[in-house]
Amino acid sequence: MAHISGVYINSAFLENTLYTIKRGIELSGLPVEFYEIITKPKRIHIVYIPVKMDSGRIEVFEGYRVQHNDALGPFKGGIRFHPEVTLADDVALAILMTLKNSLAGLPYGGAKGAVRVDPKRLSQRELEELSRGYARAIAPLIGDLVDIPAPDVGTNSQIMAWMVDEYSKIAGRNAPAVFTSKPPELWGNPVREYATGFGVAVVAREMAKRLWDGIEGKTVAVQGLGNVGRWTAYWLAKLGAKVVAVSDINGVAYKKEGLNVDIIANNRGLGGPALLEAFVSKDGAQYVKDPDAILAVDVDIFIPAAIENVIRSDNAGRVKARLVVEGANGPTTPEAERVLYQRGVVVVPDILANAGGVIMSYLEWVENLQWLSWDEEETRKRLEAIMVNNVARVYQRWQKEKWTMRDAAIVTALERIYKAMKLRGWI
Ligand SMILES: NC(=O)c1ccc[n+]([C@@H]2O[C@H](COP(=O)([O-])OP(=O)(O)OC[C@H]3O[C@@H](n4cnc5c(N)ncnc54)[C@H](O)[C@@H]3O)[C@@H](O)[C@H]2O)c1
Repeated sequence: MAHISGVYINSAFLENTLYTIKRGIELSGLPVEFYEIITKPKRIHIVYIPVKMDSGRIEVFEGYRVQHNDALGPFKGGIRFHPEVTLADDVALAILMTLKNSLAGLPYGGAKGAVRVDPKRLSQRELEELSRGYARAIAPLIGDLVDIPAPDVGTNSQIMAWMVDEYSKIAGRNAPAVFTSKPPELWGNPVREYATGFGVAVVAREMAKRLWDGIEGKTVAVQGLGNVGRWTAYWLAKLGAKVVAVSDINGVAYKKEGLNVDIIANNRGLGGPALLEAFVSKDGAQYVKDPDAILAVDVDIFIPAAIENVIRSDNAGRVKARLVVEGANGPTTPEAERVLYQRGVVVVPDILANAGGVIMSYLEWVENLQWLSWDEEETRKRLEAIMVNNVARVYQRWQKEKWTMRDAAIVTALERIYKAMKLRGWI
């Protein structure tokens, strides 16, 4: 049982997150008291948001903002709109943001917000009212140097536009740097659309340089054709890899000679299944109906970029790739990771591999604070430089120990937070 805020919360997700921290502290040799501090959020806020529904009736939604740790800088983390999200989940997500921001070398602590709602059930007007209501409820708690939210599951750049507008009205001034991942027309940056996938591709290239002779001609399979999967496939091909297979919930598109990824850039409006179909009809790819077949394609690099828990102990033996780069959050179970480790398969953990989104958020914030905007190429170069540096740091740490790369990443993240807290005199 996780003990948070005087309440015992039964949450497997929070338990797993606390276990990750405990293991990281044990491996790193940091003092055990650090565990007590780093597993407790600095503040937990619960808010209630009344919304007048289209039917005329008032519905009250419950929301949270968990501000976990700000030793390294202002709190930073997304806002999730999901019907089943709990306070315990939000605490776990906030803790993971603290680790992710630390590992990425950003001047940020970690936070996460959530509203218990199924956004698909709301009309556009109801969604706007809820988003503005949530922004009003948390307005006294956030700020461009205090806590900077962004989108997460169930929220997007339009919702950020409503929230930044609502906050600006309250502040009596335009306040662009309080939310990130805004539309390019409203102080956002065009790189955001593909930042996470681009980052995953850069990480794969950096690992290929270290493990082999480079990414050129290496074969790749990508699971998932959503925001992360499609742009990972696109950029990997642009960086010189041969993307031979992509998949979505419906099946796999396979082409031995390598898929034409320009189909991705030329069909931005298409959903995953339609994009898969386009590879078959326009690029002559072979269609395989079983979506799980992607796992066993004979490639050098496998990128799970769809959902969590796809590589498990029952199927880890089928993975033929020698390098797995986690585009999705939590795609490999701990048991599967042990199987892969014993077989010599290198797994680059999510916390390192998919940090491109939050790093792009940081760049947008830096632009907004100075009222300037970098062009697309300049922004991409800055994002790439940070990702390259992060891989180098974790790789170096990993080489020194007989750990998994995930262990090396967690320890690196924890050490940076610990040092900041120690210097501040918090511990
Ligand atoms: N979007 C980001 O910037 C970002 C940043 C960091 C991490 N992530 C993580 O990356 C993952 C994907 O996020 P996204 O934004 O691309 O989501 P998304 O909803 O845009 O796409 C997910 C895709 O996965 C597909 N899918 C679902 N089940 C599948 C299966 N069994 N086999 C193959 N495909 C399947 C879906 O059809 C969809 O196309 C999630 O774990 C998310 O938490 C996303």
